[in-house]
Amino acid sequence: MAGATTPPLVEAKELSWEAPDGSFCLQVPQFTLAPGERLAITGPSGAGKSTLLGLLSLALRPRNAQQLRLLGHEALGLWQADNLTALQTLRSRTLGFVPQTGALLPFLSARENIALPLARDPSSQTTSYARADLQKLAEKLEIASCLDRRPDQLSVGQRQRVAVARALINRRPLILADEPSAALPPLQARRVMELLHGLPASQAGVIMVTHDAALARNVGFRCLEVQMHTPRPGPRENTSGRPAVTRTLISTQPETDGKAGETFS
Ligand SMILES: Nc1ncnc2c1ncn2[C@@H]1O[C@H](COP(=O)(O)OP(=O)(O)OP(=O)(O)O)[C@@H](O)[C@H]1O
Repeated sequence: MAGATTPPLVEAKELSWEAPDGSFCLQVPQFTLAPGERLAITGPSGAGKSTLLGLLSLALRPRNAQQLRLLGHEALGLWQADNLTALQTLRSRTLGFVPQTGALLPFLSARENIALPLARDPSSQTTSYARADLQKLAEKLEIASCLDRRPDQLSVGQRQRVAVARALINRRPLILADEPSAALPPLQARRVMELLHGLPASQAGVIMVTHDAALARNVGFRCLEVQMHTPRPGPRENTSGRPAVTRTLISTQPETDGKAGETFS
């Protein structure tokens, strides 16, 4: 259609989340991911990187938000209507997710774990990474020889790569990966990052959480470094006994007032 433009993969405004015990608060004033973008999020442990992926993958309910859209589809209204079925449908149609822990089903083989998204979605039988191509993906990730083993028969690094394959198998336009190379030796870590970075730019955007900013940058990711702010307990906290709240601000628009907790490189 003339004039039609591809919407951003992610559009979020004034998104926030708070830990149930009130000890941590993540604030996302503005976050946008354009089609084809490759963004690496780095920062200290506990800064809220996984929490951000949880919010963007619709796994975590935001405390507040003004806008949350994936590929132009409204997710905020679905949270407000408590429509968990529609949220799950939107999630499975738009994104592939690599959890930090791998989260493989222990009673299925590596091959069956990778193929799970295909089994759940009949339309993906026709996509480029359909069943026949599972082998090629496994070869790229160097796990072809262990496809018939169950997760408890795999090393941590092999499990991590099975989780990467499962996230890529049905070519969703948005890939969210939480430390996808954390358990891998340097060469394999680089290969996994290169694979994510090398996905067809017209089809996928990638947000990857990593502790290896140098490698991510070297592979070509734009890096967004987040920093958390834990105030020193003042007299009020001391007398009330309340713990200080750790806050993290994550925004893809650099702030100019000096308060921003992030830097771009
Ligand atoms: N269910 C929960 N209850 C209380 N606190 C929580 C909960 N979930 C997360 N947190 C807190 O939220 C903060 C952010 O956690 P998160 O896992 O997002 O950090 P991270 O930057 O991904 O850390 P890491 O690099 O170690 O994986 C941490 O202080 C964590 O303790």
